[in-house]
Amino acid sequence: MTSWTAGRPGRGRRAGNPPVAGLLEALPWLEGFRGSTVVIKFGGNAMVDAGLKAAFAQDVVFLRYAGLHPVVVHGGGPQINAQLDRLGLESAFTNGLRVTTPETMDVVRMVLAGQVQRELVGLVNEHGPFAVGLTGEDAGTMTAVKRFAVVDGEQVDIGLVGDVAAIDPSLVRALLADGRVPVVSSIARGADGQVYNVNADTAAAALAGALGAEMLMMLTDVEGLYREWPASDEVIRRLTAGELAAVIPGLASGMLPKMEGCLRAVRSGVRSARVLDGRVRHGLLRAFAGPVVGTEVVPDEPVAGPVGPVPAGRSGPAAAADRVLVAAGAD
Ligand SMILES: Nc1ncnc2c1ncn2[C@@H]1O[C@H](COP(=O)(O)OP(=O)(O)O)[C@@H](O)[C@H]1O
Ligand SMILES: CC(=O)N[C@@H](CCC(=O)OP(=O)(O)O)C(=O)O
Repeated sequence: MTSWTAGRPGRGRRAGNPPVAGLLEALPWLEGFRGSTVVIKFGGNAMVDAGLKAAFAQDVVFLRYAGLHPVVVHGGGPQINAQLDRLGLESAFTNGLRVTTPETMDVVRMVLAGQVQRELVGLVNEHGPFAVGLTGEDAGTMTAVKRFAVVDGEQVDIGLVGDVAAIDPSLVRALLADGRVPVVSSIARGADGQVYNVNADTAAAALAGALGAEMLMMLTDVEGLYREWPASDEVIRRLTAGELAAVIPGLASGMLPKMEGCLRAVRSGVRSARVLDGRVRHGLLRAFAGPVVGTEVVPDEPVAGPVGPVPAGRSGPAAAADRVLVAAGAD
């Protein structure tokens, strides 16, 4: 059993100095979000260093202890590129989707399920036996259908790339009910028996919709959706689904599947889909405190009732969470 005086070795928790004020300040937030499912997409580009990955794992565990049901869907694009490079294979993308030959698919599966997912499961489980890794293939969680890229109005064959045709959320729900944190790799089998490479943004959005998640958080390597990328770094703070649908045809590269994912999520009942800067340490926890950081996509018609109490400013739960983490020796 953990006690404040015992602390954890090397974590710097001080005897007789429990972070009571921070915990109390977090109370309204904990009450408001209790029981909410939040799908968190952790992009490969946001996994830039070991410290950030460890902080991400802490944030996920914090949310779990706070009574939320976090579900992690991870990316790994740059990690796949690096492995393909080591093997002397080419990385090619069309509209932000990897052109996936059977040889590439083997590497995608190996890197996502065997490397990135394992690492995140290990980092979360440093804090307790929470994370369970799975891919869309497990228990038929995700069924894929071949996806074509569309270039100048024409369908382009990009190989073994899948879209999500169906989700069976029962395994993920059972894990959540058991207090676990599912960590999902975006690989799925089609009804044709073929294994497909699903973009992780697409997978996260489809899963969020099928789970009836309250929120979808996409952590990436930019502050949000830039209005005129790459010419300017002015972030669009808030978009309705209709406004986003109008912007999507003009989007390029990695932002295209991400914003399509946000649209898909809010159109399937998710109240808020956000793109956040995953390079900010504890950015996930900070995102629970207003004002909105990054870009938020909301349904055209406001959904009744609040999405948890989101207090404004630095006195909110993110600050409280910071203090808890600092008190626990995290920076
Ligand atoms: N309008 C835009 N606003 C912000 N980033 C954009 C935009 N259009 C394209 N991008 C690119 O999308 C990238 C994020 O997508 P991606 O590389 O797939 O990240 P992740 O691995 O997190 O999914 C950014 O680094 C940026 O280069
Ligand atoms: C079809 C497709 O593009 N699949 C992606 C899956 C990983 C992913 O989406 O990773 P990020 O979130 O880090 O970009 C890929 O092969 O790179």
